Amino acid sequence: MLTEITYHHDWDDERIADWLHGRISAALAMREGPVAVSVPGGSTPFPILENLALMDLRWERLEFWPGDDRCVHPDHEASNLGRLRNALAATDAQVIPLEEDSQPPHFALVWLGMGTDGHIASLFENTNPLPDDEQMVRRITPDPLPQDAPFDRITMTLPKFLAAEELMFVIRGETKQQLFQEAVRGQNDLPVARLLHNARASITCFTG
Ligand SMILES: O=C1O[C@H](COP(=O)(O)O)[C@@H](O)[C@H](O)[C@H]1O
Repeated sequence: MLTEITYHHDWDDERIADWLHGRISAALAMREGPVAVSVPGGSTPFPILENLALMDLRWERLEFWPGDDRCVHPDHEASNLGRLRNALAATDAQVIPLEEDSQPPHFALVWLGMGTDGHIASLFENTNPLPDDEQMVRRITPDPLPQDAPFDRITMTLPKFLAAEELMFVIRGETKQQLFQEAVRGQNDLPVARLLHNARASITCFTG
C-alpha cells in the first residue's frame, strides 16, 4: 500500500526553504553528529537552497550530497555538484561529491525532483531501477540522452533513497504533476512510481 503523501500547493521558494529549515532543524535536534541531506539537480532546487543558505542553522553539522550528477567537471554548468556548492557557498555545510565509489551515509532527508519522462535523480526508464538493487551508487547512460544534458550520469539507486527517514518532492508544471499523479495511482511503472510504491518513509510533495 502506498505511504500517505502530504501535498502543499503553490508554495514559493522561500516558503519551501522555511519548511526545509524546520525539517533539518528537527533532524539536528534528534541526534548528535552530522546530518546528511540528499538534493536533486536540474532547474528546481538551487533557488530554494539559496533561500535556505540565508537562514540560521548548525551548518557545520550538515552534509549535502547531490542525489545524482552528470559526469562533467564541477565547473561545468551542468554539474549538480558545482551548482550545489555555489548555492551553499556562504554556509559552513559540507558538500560531498557523488562518485562511483562513494559510500553515501544514512540520509535524514532525501529531496527528489522528477523529469517530464518520470525519471528521478538519474534513474531513467531504460536503466530499469529496482528497489532491491545491491549497489547504492551506479554510473549509467540515459537512452535517449537528454538534449539539455547529454552526459553519462552517476546516481544513487532506489534502495539508498528508500532508506531515508523522510522523502520530499518538488514537482512543478502541469505535465509533471499529471505524471506524478499517474504514478501515485499505479497507472505507470516509471522510476518515480517504483520509488513511491516501495517507500515506507513519510513523503511531502510540493506542487505548483
Ligand atoms: O537531470 C535531472 O533532472 C531531474 C529533473 O530536473 P528539472 O530540471 O526538470 O527540475 C532532476 O531531479 C535530477 O536530479 C537531474 O539531475
